Amino acid sequence: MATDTANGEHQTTTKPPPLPSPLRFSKFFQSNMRILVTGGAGFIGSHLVDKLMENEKNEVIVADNYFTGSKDNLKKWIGHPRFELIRHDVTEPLLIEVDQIYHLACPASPIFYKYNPVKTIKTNVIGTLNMLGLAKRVGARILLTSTSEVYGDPLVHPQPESYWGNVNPIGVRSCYDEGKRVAETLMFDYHRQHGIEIRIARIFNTYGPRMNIDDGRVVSNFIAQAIRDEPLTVQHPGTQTRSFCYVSDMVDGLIRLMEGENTGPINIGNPGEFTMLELAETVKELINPEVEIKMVDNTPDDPRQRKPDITKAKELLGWEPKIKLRDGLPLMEDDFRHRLGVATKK
Ligand SMILES: NC(=O)c1ccc[n+]([C@@H]2O[C@H](COP(=O)([O-])OP(=O)(O)OC[C@H]3O[C@@H](n4cnc5c(N)ncnc54)[C@H](O)[C@@H]3O)[C@@H](O)[C@H]2O)c1
Ligand SMILES: O=c1ccn([C@@H]2O[C@H](COP(=O)(O)OP(=O)(O)O[C@H]3OC[C@@H](O)[C@H](O)[C@H]3O)[C@@H](O)[C@H]2O)c(=O)[nH]1
Repeated sequence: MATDTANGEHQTTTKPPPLPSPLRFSKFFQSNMRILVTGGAGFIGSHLVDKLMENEKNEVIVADNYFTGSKDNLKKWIGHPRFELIRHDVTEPLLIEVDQIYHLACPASPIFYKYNPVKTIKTNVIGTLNMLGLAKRVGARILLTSTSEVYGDPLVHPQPESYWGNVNPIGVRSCYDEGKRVAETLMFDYHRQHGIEIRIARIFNTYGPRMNIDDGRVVSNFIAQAIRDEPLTVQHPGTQTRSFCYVSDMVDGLIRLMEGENTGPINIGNPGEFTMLELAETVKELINPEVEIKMVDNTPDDPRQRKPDITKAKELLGWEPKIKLRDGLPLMEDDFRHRLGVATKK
């Protein structure tokens, strides 16, 4: 509610959230929690769905346009009475009745988000507006999967949530990083203006089984290259760093954030930091010691360093990652060999 005070200052007060569905408070009918996962056919989304489906009190609805995701990732749930899959593009409104929304829909790999940048920014802006509109109408809690890319090419290291970032507004990555920044703004504006219950996770690089093989991200590229005996393509200069979180740790963090009392933004990532050359050496050692490492050109605006400060996640969510990179990488190998049709070397 906006009010003008005697000294002319404009103040904004937070409204109470819209009432959740009457089903939540029904006396006799023990209703399930109805959870929408947008982008649920993708890499992180499908692992999140697996975890949510373990709880028999959850009904899970996935809305996905299959741009980078696949029905294959959800095949074990298709036909299950507590599961529903909708082909839907979040840039269009969605009218359904739900209690929680995990809003993941957005291409995440740089080659995919740069492929159609106008569509990427529409997905981030119009898609998030549509999901906030849905949350407002039905009184649902909504969690946005934002990204470490909101810090741009960070000048503060490691990155705490209080850092505002160093982002190029007109670069080739802007459709994604500026798009996610606007999505965060929309989340907070709906929270302040309409009382919507929001949660924002700033996800750092995540890896694991089911990553799209042709996704172009560094971990999936290196694992696929090592299995195919192709050179590992380290993009110049190779000293740039990233921090890699295994997907089960990520899903655990997202659920804790949704169930907890803090809006965020909260960094969710693994603080172990590696240069891309170190990552290539590790994949070589663990998957294929004979493979070559080859330096190739990089793309514009590649962040030079990235590592999450996870103090807030530890204190507010009681969360920290459990799986180290050296333990997580081999967990992807079987899935990649199976999908690539390449058996383990004898
Ligand atoms: N994986 C990471 O390292 C990482 C890091 C930071 C943030 N994130 C965020 O997490 C979320 C999931 O990432 P991911 O790695 O699983 O990526 P992904 O590409 O595997 O999954 C994204 C899913 O969204 C769907 N999608 C894309 N545009 C859509 C649209 N307009 N309407 C409906 N569905 C649409 C895709 O088909 C896909 O199933 C994204 O929001 C991403 O920005 C991921
Ligand atoms: O084959 C490759 C691919 C990538 N790289 C390098 O590996 C690093 C990581 O690149 P990726 O494409 O995996 O991912 P980025 O860290 O650039 O972006 C990611 O950040 C967080 C998320 O929001 C997204 O999942 C994605 O945008 C970059 O420095 C890139 O230059 C290689 O050295 N070789």
